[in-house]
Amino acid sequence: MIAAKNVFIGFGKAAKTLAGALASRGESVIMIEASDKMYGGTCINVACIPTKTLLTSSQNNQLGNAQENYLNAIVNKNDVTGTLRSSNLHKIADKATVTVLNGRAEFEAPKQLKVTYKNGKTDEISGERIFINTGSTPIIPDIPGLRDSRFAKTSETLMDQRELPRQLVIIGGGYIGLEFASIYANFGSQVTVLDAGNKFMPRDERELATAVKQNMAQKGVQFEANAQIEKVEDQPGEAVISFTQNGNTRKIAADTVLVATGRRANIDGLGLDKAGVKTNQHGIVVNDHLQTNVANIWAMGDVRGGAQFTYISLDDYRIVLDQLVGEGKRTLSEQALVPHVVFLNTPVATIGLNEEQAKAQNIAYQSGKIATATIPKAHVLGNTTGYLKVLVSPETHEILGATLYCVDAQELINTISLAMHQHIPYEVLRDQIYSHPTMTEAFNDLFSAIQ
Ligand SMILES: Cc1cc2nc3c(=O)[nH]c(=O)nc-3n(C[C@H](O)[C@H](O)[C@H](O)COP(=O)(O)OP(=O)(O)OC[C@H]3O[C@@H](n4cnc5c(N)ncnc54)[C@H](O)[C@@H]3O)c2cc1C
Ligand SMILES: NC(=O)c1ccc[n+]([C@@H]2O[C@H](COP(=O)([O-])OP(=O)(O)OC[C@H]3O[C@@H](n4cnc5c(N)ncnc54)[C@H](O)[C@@H]3O)[C@@H](O)[C@H]2O)c1
Repeated sequence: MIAAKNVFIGFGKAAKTLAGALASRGESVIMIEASDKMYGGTCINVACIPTKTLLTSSQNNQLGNAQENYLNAIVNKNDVTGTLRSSNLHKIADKATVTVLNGRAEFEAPKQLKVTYKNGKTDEISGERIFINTGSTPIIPDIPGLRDSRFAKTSETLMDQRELPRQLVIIGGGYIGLEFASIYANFGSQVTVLDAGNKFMPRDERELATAVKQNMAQKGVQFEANAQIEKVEDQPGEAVISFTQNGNTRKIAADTVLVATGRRANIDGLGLDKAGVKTNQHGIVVNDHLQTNVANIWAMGDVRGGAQFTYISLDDYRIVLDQLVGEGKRTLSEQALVPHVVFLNTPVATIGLNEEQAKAQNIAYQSGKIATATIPKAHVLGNTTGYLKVLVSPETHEILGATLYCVDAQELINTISLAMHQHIPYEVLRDQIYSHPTMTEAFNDLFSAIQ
């Protein structure tokens, strides 16, 4: 039996950060991670970091042989993830009170786990507190022929494919679908996105969705809404995907099919029933402090069925740490207002209300909008696509929301988020002295445009 005060299942964002913080206080920690390719978790190994590395390479390498550019990008991506995996492992494993185990954990009782290693050997682990941070896994819809198709990939396996797809069909036009469409179209694949929904970017205002769709179409990405996939049939060298759309039956061939239809909480095989931990259709049930119904067990990150973002998992760590060593005041409610970013050639970053939502909810607002092309730095960066729009309250002058479709939007949105959280009137951002030439200085003009 190996015992520790704190036992973590899964080396995700919340776990590694909380484990580091508790170990720095001298507490004993056992970190159990199922795969030695996943130290540091999903984000750095097979999700955020590799996709953004590939996006950057795909934007930089547009000359020369497409297959060579792609292969170089995959090799570079593997270098980046390998470096981060190693530094993430050492950051935790090198602490005096930490033991990292490379095996799969399952509960045997509320304070007891079994770890099974690759060679079949097992260890019994006991923990005073147990933290579950096992992430999520792709949902593979029940479409005849899809699961067994040798051309079907998930986001993870596609990024390991060393041949550039010629014809890439992406099932699902959400975050992963659109980001991969951008990346692979840049590298030179012919990309078609099939989505079951009736709208492109359903969560966003139509003005934005139309602009993004047009821009992606110019890069050769075709988007098919209302696509009900009927079956996937393997042929020599390609799969044929049959779908119905508005009453018509259509077929499309692809040498690679990416399934990007959402992710579900990773709870299978955890033995949660043996610990008495409750789950629902989203994942592990937690209270506002991320505690499960069993007092010594917490769940953090994707596995607890909330929004699936690395920064949410990181904030989960803050909530639990505050409960363990702080005042216990931090709760899930602070995660209600967060930025969302879709990393496309021109990124889309939003926070709070958009104009359509303000109108639909009868919320009084004033808005300001400028075209990206009016920003000198956008010209310097060679990307003048898009627009920036903000909504403010006529009463409090606080910012109600922002839609930024411009180069570096993923950075700009954090300043707006800060202003919203700190209840800073928009005039402060309007009149701030910003460094030049930068994208941030566009806030001078954007907030001056409020009317
Ligand atoms: C392609 C893609 C791109 C993404 N891009 C972004 C982005 O740009 N920005 C963003 O904020 N979010 C992004 N996300 C979402 C983000 O990756 C996840 O929300 C985040 O990684 C979830 O982290 P986590 O802390 O829940 O756990 P994870 O990081 O998923 O860690 C879970 C760990 O648990 C391990 N594990 C599972 N079961 C067991 C077990 N029984 N025993 C031991 N170990 C186990 C797994 O191997 C894994 O290492 C992206 C996701 C994908 C798929
Ligand atoms: N930039 C980021 O922050 C980022 C990037 C990638 C992923 N993520 C996270 O990962 C999660 C998973 O991403 P995702 O893109 O898989 O999920 P998603 O929920 O964003 O999108 C899934 C899409 O698949 C469609 N769909 C579902 N079933 C279908 C079917 N049978 N046929 C056709 N279309 C179907 C849905 O209509 C939806 O548009 C995201 O929700 C997000 O939280 C975040």
